[in-house]
Amino acid sequence: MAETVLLEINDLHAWYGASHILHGISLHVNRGEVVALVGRNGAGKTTTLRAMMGLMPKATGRVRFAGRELLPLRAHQRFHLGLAYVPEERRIVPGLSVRENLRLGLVAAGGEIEERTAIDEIAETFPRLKERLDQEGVTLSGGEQQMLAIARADRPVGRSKSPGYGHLKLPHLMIAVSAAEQQ
Ligand SMILES: Nc1ncnc2c1ncn2[C@@H]1O[C@H](COP(=O)(O)OP(=O)(O)OP(=O)(O)O)[C@@H](O)[C@H]1O
Repeated sequence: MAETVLLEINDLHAWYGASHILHGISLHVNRGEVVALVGRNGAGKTTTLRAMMGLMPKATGRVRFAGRELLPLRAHQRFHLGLAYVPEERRIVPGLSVRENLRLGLVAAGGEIEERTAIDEIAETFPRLKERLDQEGVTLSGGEQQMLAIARADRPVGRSKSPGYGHLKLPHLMIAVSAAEQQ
């Protein structure tokens, strides 16, 4: 039977300097599953995701993604395995159109994908962006900006020579941070 667990975290600890933030997180995500991490402000949700992406100064434990151990890998190596991260603040670049913001994501993916095909296919997935490709990204509504941040983070994995953006080499896991105002 094919392996169904895509992501498996066991006993994850993480620190900012001397501050011990994560104390033994364990969870798993199956292929095709959508999982939300919910918790009080400061509980460590973003820190968990940052530790998975290789963005914490110190993390220990086990994080396996599609059978590979992630913690020894650098952030860019994790990215090329098929992890994508959309931070809470979205980071839409001011002064650039929606199309130009998407282009930045394609450059990060390795530059071997035909740009027009890629942007057309992104636009098919997000029709609201398709109508706004030449609008400045930061003038989109909050929800539209979130779509742009997700679309920009999504990309083909690895160094595929296939011309189409649709030729995703799985595994692929998208991590998005979304804020809810809490007290
Ligand atoms: N760079 C940092 N240096 C020191 N402590 C930090 C740093 N970043 C975050 N922390 C602390 O780590 C803890 C966890 O923060 P984290 O951002 O993971 O929480 P969160 O669950 O995502 O919270 P929220 O729901 O408020 O976004 C918090 O107490 C926060 O103050």
